[in-house]
Amino acid sequence: MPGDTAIATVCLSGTLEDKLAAAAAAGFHGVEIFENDLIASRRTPSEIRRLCADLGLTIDLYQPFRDFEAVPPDVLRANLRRARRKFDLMAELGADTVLVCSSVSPDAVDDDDLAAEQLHELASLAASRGIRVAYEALAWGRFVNTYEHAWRIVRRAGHPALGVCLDSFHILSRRSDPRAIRTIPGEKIFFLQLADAPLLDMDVLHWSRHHRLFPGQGAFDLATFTGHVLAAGYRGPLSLEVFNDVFRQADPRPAAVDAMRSLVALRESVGALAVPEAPRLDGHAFAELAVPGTVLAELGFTHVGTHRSKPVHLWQQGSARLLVNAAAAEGTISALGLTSANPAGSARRAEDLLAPVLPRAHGPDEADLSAVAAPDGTEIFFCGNEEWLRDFVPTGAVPAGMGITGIDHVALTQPFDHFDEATLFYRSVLGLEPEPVSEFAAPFGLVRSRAVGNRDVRLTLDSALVRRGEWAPGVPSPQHIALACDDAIAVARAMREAGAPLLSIPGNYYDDLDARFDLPFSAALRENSVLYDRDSSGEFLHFCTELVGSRVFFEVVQRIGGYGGYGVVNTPVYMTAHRERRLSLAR
Ligand SMILES: O=C(O)c1ccc(O)c(O)c1
Ligand SMILES: [Mg+2]
Repeated sequence: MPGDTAIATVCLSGTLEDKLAAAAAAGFHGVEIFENDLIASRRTPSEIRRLCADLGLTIDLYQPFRDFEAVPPDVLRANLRRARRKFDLMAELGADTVLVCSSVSPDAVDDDDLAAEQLHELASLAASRGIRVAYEALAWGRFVNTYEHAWRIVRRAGHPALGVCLDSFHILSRRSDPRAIRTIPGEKIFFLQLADAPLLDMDVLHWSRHHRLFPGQGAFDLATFTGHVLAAGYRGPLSLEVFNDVFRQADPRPAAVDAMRSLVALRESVGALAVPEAPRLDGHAFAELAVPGTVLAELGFTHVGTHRSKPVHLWQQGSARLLVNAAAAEGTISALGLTSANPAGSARRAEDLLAPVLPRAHGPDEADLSAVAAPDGTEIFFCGNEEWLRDFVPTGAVPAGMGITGIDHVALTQPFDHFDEATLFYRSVLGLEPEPVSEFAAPFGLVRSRAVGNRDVRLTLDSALVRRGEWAPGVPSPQHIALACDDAIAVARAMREAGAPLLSIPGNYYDDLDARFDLPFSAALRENSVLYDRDSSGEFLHFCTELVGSRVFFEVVQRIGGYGGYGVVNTPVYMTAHRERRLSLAR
């Protein structure tokens, strides 16, 4: 059915039973049974059929059937024998469509007529069992590796039980133009498989088998692609087929929810699902963390409020508001408040995109703020105007400050197996656009970093590329709050004079900076351990505090002109400085 959702069992981790349970729990209508999962199961095809029925799952596809077409007669006979066995199995399984992927076999020859003739014979055999054959061009197929070529062969075969399977990865990875999909009659598009992916310059087979992503997590334009398929008249399910090293080892239950979220967002983007847009987020209302108030005072913040009923204190400088929550886990950024044009709408959007609003107690006269949990557990509050400030009893202190104007961005470290999930969450639930992923060599391995945001709200998602071993520090990657200012050097001086624990940057960094740029203020940068970067539209000055507690630090940033980055080029320098400082404190 159009709009139905399906997921290939290969996307998820666990046994076939684990996968089916996770798919059903996430609300999928159907599944593609990947042959390896069935072969390893102790359940007979009939039992699997019953299990799927009990779970409310249709079995939309059985796959893959490999290396069939354009082969010598003896190989064809063996392939047809194999097909008969698989069709017997499918009859027991109750699956009516089999995916035949284009051949990579050394037995195959480059002969479309022969391929058409043999696929016609296979389709006749399948039709006698009530089965349809969906022929898919693998991007690395030996002779057939484009959807146009697969369609030419299917059309030449001319059998009602033979159609094409379109797989977005095989088509978009080859930079094929998907517009010609519209020339394929909808009823000949037997199945649609969807996968996103980062743009990688690598062998397409490896790219496919390790780096596919759920729609919205990568760089493919799946909305346009899917629009062409639906415009052609395709009426089958939107099915996810994602081979991804992380998802195949992650808990299948949240992974299946993430997969479903990707289809909700994709269906919305092609007009197949009406979901209210994400209300605009137009600022950082607050960041909640557990750090000593004394440090905030040294950074120029003023304690301006005490929560009426919770152990939470409000500190402010400029428009930067920090909540110090004594009950939160020490040294973490536990919550972010984002100003929404329509907080209730933001909460409804979150629910529509499978991010449930967290249950939250509040006093009778306290603001009823809705919050959702981001994949890393950070609570995201939707704040309207500033009614939430009424929850704090003013201390009467007036914010003086050292030049901080507001929160520029917040850097949230993601467990490496939640990085792509986080990208989709912030994009689909909050409407924050992801920027390209950058990687840098930190002292303890490669770190992947991606910003998500809009003009007023910026977050950076950082993740180590592999789980940390014994060698790396026992703490997860630090998180930080980046504070905006108009004069980083002056603010650094003021904070240092106030006793703030600012991070010291080695002279080698400044020697290199002097070699690369001829800056009139290089001495002041060096003297105040301020880092520097520039891009084609502006400059970026920034500096950091030492770690405050176990894993949080502050960054102060000054953007000049239209600089839009985050100084990622300097991250390894301050991460090394953090490490050295921690070691010196430990001695
Ligand atoms: O990588 C593969 O072998 C493979 C198998 C079946 C598919 O549908 C596919 O897209 C890729
Ligand atoms: Mg496929």
